[in-house]
Amino acid sequence: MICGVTDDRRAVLHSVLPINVDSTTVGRVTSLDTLAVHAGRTDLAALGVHALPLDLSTTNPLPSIDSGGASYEAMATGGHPTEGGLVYQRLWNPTVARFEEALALLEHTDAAVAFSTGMAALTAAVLAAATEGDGRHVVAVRPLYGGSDHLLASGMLGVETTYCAPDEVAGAVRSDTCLVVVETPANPTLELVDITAVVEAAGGVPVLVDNTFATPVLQNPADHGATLVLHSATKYLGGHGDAMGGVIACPEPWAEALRRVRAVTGALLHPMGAYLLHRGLATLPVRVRTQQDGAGKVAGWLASQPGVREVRYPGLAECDPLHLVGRQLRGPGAMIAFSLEGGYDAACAVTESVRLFTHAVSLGGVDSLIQHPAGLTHRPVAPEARPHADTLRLSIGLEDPDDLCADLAQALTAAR
Ligand code: MET
Repeated sequence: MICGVTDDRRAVLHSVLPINVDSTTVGRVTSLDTLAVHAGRTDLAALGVHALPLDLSTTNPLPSIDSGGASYEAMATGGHPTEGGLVYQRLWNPTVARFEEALALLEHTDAAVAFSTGMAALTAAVLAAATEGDGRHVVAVRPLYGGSDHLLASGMLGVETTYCAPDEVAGAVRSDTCLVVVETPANPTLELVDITAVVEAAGGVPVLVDNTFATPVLQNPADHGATLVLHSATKYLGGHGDAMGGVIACPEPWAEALRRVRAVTGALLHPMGAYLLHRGLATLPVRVRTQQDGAGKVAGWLASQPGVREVRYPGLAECDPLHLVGRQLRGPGAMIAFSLEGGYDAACAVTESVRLFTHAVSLGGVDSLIQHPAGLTHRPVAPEARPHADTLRLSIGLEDPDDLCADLAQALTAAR
């Protein structure tokens, strides 16, 4: 079983900023806003460059057969390159490694491992848990993103999955359980799960938290005991809808296991994607907070609209019965779900009538999106766990919230 944090996190944090800090002022370098701008960039001045270097090499010169082979072996078994060089992009890429270093700092973990998509990252986590441990059983707390739910239900990865509610985790865990999977806030209906309680209920089984909706700006699951922190980096981390990727922040022993899976299965994040995602981190705190401000206004406005049956947004008291906003989640975020009295027909009319919102799946970008979870993102989920057909999901972007409300107002009118 993989366990524990080997590196001293404080030492890692010390190395991130080009300013002198002593052990008593380490808090200064954990400032999220500063880290978001500087993490993974500390050697740029020494390199004589200002922007992130983008290394597109698919192969690399080898100093000798022996040293190249030794480095290959080190990387294929989950380690770092040695003096034999980087060998081949599937094993290591410096642009990807920079992004991983930055994300680990933002998520308060030793390391991070990046993949071509969020689904590739989840696949690697399940494979690592199943092959490094001694069990083939996963406990998954619903709701999850539809693709995650589908993957775990498919049996494709050789694991059996038990789905449950957050308060059923202790009863669902078995002696052969290798992983507990949770998403909070949950896609698409924004349920909040108490991470500390799930970790306790898991009784030593590693817990993976999908932090895509919250981002490290609003939530650091590792601080609440999660072992693996998953992101679909395609969403808020990149923030502009033009780069696809996934990443898992975790302790170094898990990073080794994940790199082993990645080296063998080949789902490396492309360096161009890593460059764009890393560039996106610099503006992540500003984007998330501004989008969150807009979402708060849109959610409050929506709740009073005729034809709207229910609004789900963590900032509304009824959506946060455990009072996790402020305790676990530093803010309610910028995702909203709402249901319509007119059901599926009204949902169709709204999605076809919006002008400023784009009717599209995905989320977390600078522009606002609307989509129908039951028909799209959660289509592969078993019918009993699928979101209701009267529900729509909004990803609030950086537009003026008054303009977004005006767009929704005309779409809601068209739907009546
Ligand atoms: N994870 C994305 C979303 O929730 C993916 C889309 S479904 C193909 O919108």
